[in-house]
Amino acid sequence: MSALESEIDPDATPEPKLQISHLDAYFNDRHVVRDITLSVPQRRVTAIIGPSGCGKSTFLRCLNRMHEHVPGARARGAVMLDGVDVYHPSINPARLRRHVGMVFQKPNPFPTMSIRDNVLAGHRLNGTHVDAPGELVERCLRQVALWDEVKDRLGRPGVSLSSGQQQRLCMARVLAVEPEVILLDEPSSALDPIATAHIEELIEELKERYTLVLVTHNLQQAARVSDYMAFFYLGNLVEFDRTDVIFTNPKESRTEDYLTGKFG
Ligand SMILES: Nc1ncnc2c1ncn2[C@@H]1O[C@H](COP(=O)(O)OP(=O)(O)OP(=O)(O)O)[C@@H](O)[C@H]1O
Repeated sequence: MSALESEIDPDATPEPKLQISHLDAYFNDRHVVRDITLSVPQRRVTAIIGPSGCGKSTFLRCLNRMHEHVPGARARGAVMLDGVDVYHPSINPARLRRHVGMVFQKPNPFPTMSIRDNVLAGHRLNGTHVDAPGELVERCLRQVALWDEVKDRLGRPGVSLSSGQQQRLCMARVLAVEPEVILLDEPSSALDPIATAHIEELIEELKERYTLVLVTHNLQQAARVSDYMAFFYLGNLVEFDRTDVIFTNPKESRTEDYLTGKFG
């Protein structure tokens, strides 16, 4: 959808940023993601919901090729990022992850690194030169609303922060490499309600510039922050639609049963 088209119809679905076709994922013989075809709209939040063990995290980890790092794990199918298949043999997974960053359930700042070095860690690991590291650190920490809280102690260890602050530091680390897509795997499930609210506000702000895919167990959170929702069940995609449509008028009875707490 072009800017002009969105003037005409603000509800029109934006251009897809990621197009996933017939994606299957396995742990050895165990088939845990089954023939998923789904387009992720750009600069929106797409939430992946479903009962425990239905393949949400595995699906997410296929999008930046983290899945294949587990011994015995493999994926089949296509994941197109702006029309380029991330599974093409010439794609370097480490470079892909600069475009498709990830934030995990448990905040994981590098324990031996300072707050400053954690923000710069992606560039250091990739060996990319940063012209003005101080400015980059400040910009990313401001983006995650952490700057004022840490600007006087940038040399302190990242792990000296509270868990909510650590999670925002991890988001700053992802933003520092200027990704286009950010994958969030239950980013606030280890946090208290205030830290969770900060993360949700941040997600709201980030979607102006980034495409976000959020795995969450928390249906209220999905309702608050997501624009689109995919409901997974037993490795299958049952339904994908705008979040308001899924909540008010789901097409599949399994979606409705899940949302109304009949199972899961
Ligand atoms: N490293 C692994 N080795 C083998 N099987 C795994 C591994 N990780 C996950 N699985 C299995 O794959 C299936 C999908 O798991 P996945 O973590 O993707 O589900 P999920 O929907 O994200 O679950 P949850 O909501 O509990 O985090 C589950 O049956 C799980 O037990």
